[in-house]
Amino acid sequence: MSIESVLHHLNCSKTVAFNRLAKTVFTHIPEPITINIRKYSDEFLCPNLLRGMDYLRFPQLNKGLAFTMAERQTLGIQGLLASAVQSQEEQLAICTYSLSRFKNNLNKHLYLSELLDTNERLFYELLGSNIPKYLPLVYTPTVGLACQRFGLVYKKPKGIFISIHDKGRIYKILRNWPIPHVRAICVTDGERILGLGDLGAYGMGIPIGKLCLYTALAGVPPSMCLPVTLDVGTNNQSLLEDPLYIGIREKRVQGCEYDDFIEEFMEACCEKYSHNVLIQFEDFALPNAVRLLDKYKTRYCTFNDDIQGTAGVIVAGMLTAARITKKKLGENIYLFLGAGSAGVGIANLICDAMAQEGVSEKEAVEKIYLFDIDGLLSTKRPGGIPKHATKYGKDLEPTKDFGAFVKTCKATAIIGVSTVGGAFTPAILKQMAENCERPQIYALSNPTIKAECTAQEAYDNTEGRCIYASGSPFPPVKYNGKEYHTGQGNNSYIFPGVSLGVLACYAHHIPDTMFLTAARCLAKNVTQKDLDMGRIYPSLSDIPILSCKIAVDVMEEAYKNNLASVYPKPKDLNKYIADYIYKTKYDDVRPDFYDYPESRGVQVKTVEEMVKQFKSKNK
Ligand SMILES: O=C([O-])CC(=O)C(=O)O
Ligand SMILES: [Mg+2]
Repeated sequence: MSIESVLHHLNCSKTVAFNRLAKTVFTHIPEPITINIRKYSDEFLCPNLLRGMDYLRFPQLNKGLAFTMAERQTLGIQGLLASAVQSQEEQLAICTYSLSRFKNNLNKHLYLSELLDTNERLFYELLGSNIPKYLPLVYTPTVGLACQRFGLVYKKPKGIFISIHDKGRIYKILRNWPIPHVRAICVTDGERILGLGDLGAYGMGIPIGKLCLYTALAGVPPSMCLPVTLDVGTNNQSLLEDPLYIGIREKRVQGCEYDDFIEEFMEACCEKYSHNVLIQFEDFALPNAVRLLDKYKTRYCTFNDDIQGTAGVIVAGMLTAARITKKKLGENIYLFLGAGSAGVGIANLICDAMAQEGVSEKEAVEKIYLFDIDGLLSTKRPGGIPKHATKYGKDLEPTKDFGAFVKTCKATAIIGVSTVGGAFTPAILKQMAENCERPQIYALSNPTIKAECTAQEAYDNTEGRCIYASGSPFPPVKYNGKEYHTGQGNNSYIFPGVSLGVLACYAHHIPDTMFLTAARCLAKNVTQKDLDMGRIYPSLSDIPILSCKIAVDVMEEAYKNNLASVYPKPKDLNKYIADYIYKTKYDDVRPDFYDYPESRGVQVKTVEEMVKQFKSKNK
């Protein structure tokens, strides 16, 4: 390779580059190592600004003791590391072991968070090595705990805080984020964190966690992702009095001031990161969530995960349940406990799915009943029906008795999005078992303590006949001597794949139908083995593959509806996605010629095996 092409790759001036490279690269190693340097850094920083220590300091570049001797010499980090050279597999074994020594999940979360701050590829390699085990530690339910203690947990910035006092300067603040090519933003204003309510700036754990899942579950390169918390104050009195609170100590701003702030944020994101930047809204409270989605979904590339992502995963569950019950969606009666953004989002997507079965909107709406804190959404109730749910109002006498109504309306599916832990009482579950042969029970509130009923309660009270899904994970259920592994109806099955598809083809909008497409793809991938185990979703460890499939379907839809911006359309979308996704293996950035013996590493599984192997070698 010529110096010209190296410079072209490095995108820098001849003299600056040559002085640096001459010193480091050409004196030690033949030219391909320059490509190696570029590959380490092209997603992150201009390579000619990097100095040796940066390769250890930046988690995006760091490999710890896995840097080989040749790399250490080339990069100028020899001596900054101990002499041993470890393989990534050995590092993984050490991390697995270290993590297992913590008894408490919050401590495990903190360990993982520090690993992410130190060595990004190792962090994602670890997560990918056992998704069902590690997902609950970086995501729900542990992330809820981390948010509640965020004042203690907060160490290093992993995202941007923009406060209401930054109004007029949002673009400038975005410029402070060191990575220039952000493509996906997850934003919260902290007002409805999971089912935990208003956590203000402590809510930052959520966009960080959600974007971790973009990478862990869909392979979106982490450098493309930016978590944002809009700090508009909090109405949570205990936080206002919490000495550790890290946000502004003021009541929430509302009305025009809030709307103008969000508008400026949206414009600033596009100005800074191009008009196709994807903006995921997360954990905004009603009515802001619904209002902002309606306002922005045709103007920006945006979606609300709690409304549309949750709807996608639940409709996928219902499509799968239809395979068990042999009843179409339109042959069920749906009763919701909770008529917030998630409930109405699910109800709307059920209507869309029924429309594809040929059911008219009027008929579809007739099959859906919602309860909120004031009871049934009835046109006759004194306080009226919230605007976002008007179409679901029924001409029935008002009632607050959800339990009795399960019987009255002959519900075949109950959907809990109420944040009231235990709200599906044994009596309600027993009634469901009387209503139909295979009642569907969705206890979706997060984290675990907010679930409307546990998996075990659902089985115990329906003679084991229920089809059950929860938002947070539950341990296996034992019923009649058999063990069932119920599914997690969590939006993590949907949003990473949808986002991957949207990002990969630079879609400029995300219509609701894309979530139906994702739901159908997810449902199609549930196997008979999954159903036999008692779950209506595939295993969590299948999500990375599923996300790629969802992404391909989403891209197909984007091309069909002129929403994509990558032209010409790639010939093979599967290959295009496979090339697009983030690689967690160090080997993937090593040039082919590279074959130093010390870099090969020993393939071992556990620390115990490493010790055994070492001892036997040194006998
Ligand atoms: O984060 C989760 O587990 C699901 C979700 O979006 C929420 O509950 O707000
Ligand atoms: Mg959420």
